[in-house]
Amino acid sequence: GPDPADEHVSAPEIARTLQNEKASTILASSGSMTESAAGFIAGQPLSIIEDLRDRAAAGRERPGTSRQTSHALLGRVAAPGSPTHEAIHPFLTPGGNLTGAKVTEGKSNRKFQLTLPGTGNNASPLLHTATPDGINEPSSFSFSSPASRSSTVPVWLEDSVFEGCYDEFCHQVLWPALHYAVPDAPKTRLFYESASYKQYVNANWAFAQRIGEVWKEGDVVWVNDYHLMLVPLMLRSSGLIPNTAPIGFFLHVAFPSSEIFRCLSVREHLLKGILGADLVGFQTANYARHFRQTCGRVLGVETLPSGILPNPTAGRLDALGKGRLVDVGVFPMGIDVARLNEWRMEPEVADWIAMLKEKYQGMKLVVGRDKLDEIQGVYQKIQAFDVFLTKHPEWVGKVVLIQLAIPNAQPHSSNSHSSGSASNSDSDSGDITSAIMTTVSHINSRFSTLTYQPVVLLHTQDVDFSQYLALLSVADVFLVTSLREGMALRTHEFVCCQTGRADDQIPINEGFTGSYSYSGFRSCIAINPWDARGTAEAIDTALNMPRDEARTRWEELHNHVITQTAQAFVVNFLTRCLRANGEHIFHKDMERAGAVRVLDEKAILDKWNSQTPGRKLILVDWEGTLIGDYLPAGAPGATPEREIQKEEEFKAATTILKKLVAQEEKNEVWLLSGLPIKVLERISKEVGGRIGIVSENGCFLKTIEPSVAGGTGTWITMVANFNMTWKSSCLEILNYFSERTPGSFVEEREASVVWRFWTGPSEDSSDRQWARRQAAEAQNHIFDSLGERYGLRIIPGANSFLVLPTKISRSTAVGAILHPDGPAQSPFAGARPWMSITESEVVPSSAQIGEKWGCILGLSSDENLLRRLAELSIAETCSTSGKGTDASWKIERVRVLPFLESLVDVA
Ligand SMILES: O=P(O)(O)OC[C@H]1O[C@H](O[C@H]2O[C@H](CO)[C@@H](O)[C@H](O)[C@H]2O)[C@H](O)[C@@H](O)[C@@H]1O
Repeated sequence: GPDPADEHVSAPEIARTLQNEKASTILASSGSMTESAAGFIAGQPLSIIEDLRDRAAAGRERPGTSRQTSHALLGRVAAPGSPTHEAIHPFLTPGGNLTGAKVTEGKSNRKFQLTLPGTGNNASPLLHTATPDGINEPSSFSFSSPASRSSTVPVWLEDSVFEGCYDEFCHQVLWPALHYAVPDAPKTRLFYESASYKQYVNANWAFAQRIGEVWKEGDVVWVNDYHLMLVPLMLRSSGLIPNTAPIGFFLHVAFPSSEIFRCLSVREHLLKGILGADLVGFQTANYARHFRQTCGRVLGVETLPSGILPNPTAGRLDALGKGRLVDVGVFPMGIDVARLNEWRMEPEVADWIAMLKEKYQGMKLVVGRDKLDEIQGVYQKIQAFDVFLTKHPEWVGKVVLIQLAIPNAQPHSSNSHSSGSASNSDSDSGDITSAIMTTVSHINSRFSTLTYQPVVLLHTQDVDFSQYLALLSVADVFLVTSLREGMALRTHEFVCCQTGRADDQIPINEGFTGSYSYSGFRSCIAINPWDARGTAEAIDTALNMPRDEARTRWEELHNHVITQTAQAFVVNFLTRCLRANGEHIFHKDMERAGAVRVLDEKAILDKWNSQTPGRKLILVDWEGTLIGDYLPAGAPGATPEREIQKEEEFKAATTILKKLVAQEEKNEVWLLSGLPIKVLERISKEVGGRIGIVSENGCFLKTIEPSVAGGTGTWITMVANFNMTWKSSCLEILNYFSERTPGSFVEEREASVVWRFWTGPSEDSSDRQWARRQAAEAQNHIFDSLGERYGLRIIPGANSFLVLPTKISRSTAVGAILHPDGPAQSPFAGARPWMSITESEVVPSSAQIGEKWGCILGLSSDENLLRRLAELSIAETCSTSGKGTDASWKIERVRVLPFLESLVDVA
């Protein structure tokens, strides 16, 4: 989840937003997760139990339920006369025709679901009544609770749409690819050319339209999972809802390396579809990194650790919001522990626990619950169990594997005519099922006795929820052998159900799941599902595990499960989504409304002349504000003309600075710079040492001499206790990229490193685009391999980026300048561990600053610094970045020196 210290929107704020009767969160999903999450947001308990979902899925597939008895659908996909899909975003619809979907009474139809939590009973009148077309919802369809009924809007799809979308495209193309299976290229092409992808587009469009119908001002749209990847962009770009609306997308399943994803023929459409969101969330940091890299490689967009810029050249104000920085975050899904605890206390569960204990008395139970597909590794599990019994005959007769199998979604052969590939899938899933059955029969015939059957394979629909919870409570080992998986919440359910167990025998095995990437889940016994012998040994280790070790491991697992809950997931996701959206809106509003005024120099001067006693503190950026962009001598691109220009700029700036600091009883001037000490020393000499200097963006400070300001005129390090060993690895990475990026070079500084990836002309060109892509790759590489380990941050610029310690910034430096106890003002400066404070505390309050200065003027392009300074009543903040800003004023760079000069004679 996000760092709470970094939040601009708090959970109470979300609650406030959602309590506004006009606002709600629209959860779009094809699963029942939304139904339960909706309950939570609406103030009711959240229940996200995978089993319920699976049972719902299993029921849906069973003949005689909704599939056969649904006889109506709601509305058409697009109203006559509405824009066609191609007109809105042509890339989404190869030959798609949105108005083609027809209402066909009597045909079986299938449902995806939209949920509108927070709307309570005032929810849309579209709910559970006749549609405008006068068609009632299918009589067999029912919501599991009155609360979800009152807040859920079904999206009805024709069978052909549902099958093409869900059974074919989702389950046969997307699901395997997202779980790292290289797409079967001929089949994928078939899908693309056939109706399947078109039906995926149509189903997504049906969702987008439905959201458009129910959306109200203030609503947040949260799109869930891979079935609806196109919905975010459809909403953002179609005018169905305002393009400034908050939209989040969360992927519940895995996201593979770009090497796999780029094999999908519709890869660009899917990625662009997702990038319509303000926030894109993943279960683990690996999946988020894969997504960023895939967007960079497939779409050629800029992908930074802070997010993805879908269209850098469009600017922040692009009509479709394409210039936005799309936030990418990690939000581990969890379970509703309290709700599960209530359920497992039900008397039927206790009855089943007693029954199971009696039946399997004296035996150990290994339990699993997985989909019967190629991804969830049931085949590998059964094989490993065979090896286990063979290698450990001492366990024969004493250990039973109870495997619950979720039937794989089977496409309707009668209706699956769209691509011709359904039969492939039938045989694929039939192959895996029959391979599993054969292996189970083989084990059972080999090891069974009159009273012992080693493997019990049950379909989930044959086990009710109480029985399932009882099984989880009595299991000795819970075995997951997924070849890849988004999270695997059934292991969380197992951990929870083992609470209070008397004999503490609680080991667990896991494979390649999202859960396992969290430190709390490292207490599982790790296995490689492809290594049957290793898994067999892991089962033996688990069964023989000493009680103390099992208890310690369980406690670590349990701590994770009870902290990373479903509730935490929902709050963290929505908080960050609102924040990401807020930032987009802010920048749009600022620029659209011209909200930032150009600095009224005269008004400021008059104010200071007439009202302000005391000295002025002037905080001003050096490069980019007083001078142009700095390029070291001898660097590629540092032409003789540029050198001359640089000298002229230097002279002009230092001349004004000298005048200002000459009036030291009136002015105190601090230069803020990212440059190293050796470069800045020249300015200090030129100005006679009577100027304060911040070097390397806050890593070092030089106080003023002579000491009107109480300074010592010496350099103070702000990074004394920092581990700087990261620099050598960082330089190694950057040298690698430099060799591949013509004209680029690396600047090593004392405590930071700069990569100037582009030193050529500022116009856009293919070479420059290449350099930007290299820069994005390099940043991701550094962020992923060194960022967390060493506490580093990256400041991206147009032609360069800077790597430095996270706790260092111009804001921390200014805190040190302003704070009465800070190193810049204290005689013990430099000896104190100043950096123990957090970034949000760095700029002290007006009261703490006291009366040392009558006013503060900040002229900078550093938005964080300006934002913090703006909180001080005596500060005037002025942005020199030329972009949207939180500062009170903006000023063009050419006006900076004349304005400073005008301050020279202010009384
Ligand atoms: O089969 P589908 O209708 O396509 O749904 C996909 C799966 O969704 C759920 O699992 C995923 O989300 C879980 C919660 O975030 C996560 O723990 C799991 O790893 C993901 O695969 C559902 O539980 C599965 O049954 C569905 O197959």
